[in-house]
Amino acid sequence: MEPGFWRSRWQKQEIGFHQADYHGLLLAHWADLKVPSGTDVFVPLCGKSLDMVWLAEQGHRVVGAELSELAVDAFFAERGLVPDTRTEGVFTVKSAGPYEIWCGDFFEMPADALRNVAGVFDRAALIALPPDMQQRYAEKIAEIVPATAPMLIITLEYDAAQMSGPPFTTPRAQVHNLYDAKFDVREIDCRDVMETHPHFAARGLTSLEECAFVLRRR
Ligand SMILES: C[S@@+](CC[C@H](N)C(=O)[O-])C[C@H]1O[C@@H](n2cnc3c(N)ncnc32)[C@H](O)[C@@H]1O
Repeated sequence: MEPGFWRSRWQKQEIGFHQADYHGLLLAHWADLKVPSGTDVFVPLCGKSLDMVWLAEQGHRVVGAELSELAVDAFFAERGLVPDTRTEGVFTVKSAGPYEIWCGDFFEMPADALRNVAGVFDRAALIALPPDMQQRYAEKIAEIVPATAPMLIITLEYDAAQMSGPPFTTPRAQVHNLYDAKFDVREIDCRDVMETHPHFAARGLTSLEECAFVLRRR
């Protein structure tokens, strides 16, 4: 997926992935990770996700990474916040209140940006990328996320013959392939979500599972 693809999606407001509420699996399972309140949490490929608001409400400082400046600006504007802006290498970093969003390409993110991160929430980040990019993504995550930080990852699993991504089907075996070498991967929840995602039925899917995994560094 080229950067231009996502920037154009935001420009045209084709953002069907954006949810008007907090993600149920975040609410159900974040506490399992035992990330202390008051610590930093990383939300890769964050869009303007409300999940960042919920994480901030749990007492976290939220560090996001997002390609589209439009998405970042919308996130702050919708909170009534006017961010401070600074430049860090190739990134424009916008921060206000408990939020600091690194606007630029996640694959260029310096590890130093995440030095205080104690937990990660990945919803529609890994699965936004095609399989060949997922390998690079998982390697980059392992490179920049502190080894002590557990991760909550949400995936979707469907028959790839019925629909092309994004979101890309990311079966359990793929999650294990990507992360097993460096992380203990624990599947904690899997739900049939076909009925609550009618737009995917319109795209041809007849079954859809959403799964949550907790990953801890070996
Ligand atoms: C499917 S959306 C999910 C957004 C958010 N996680 C959510 O749950 O609403 C994927 C997001 O990743 C962003 N993105 C894609 N590739 C990126 C990259 N290489 N670096 C930073 N952001 C990227 C896109 O602009 C888009 O906002």
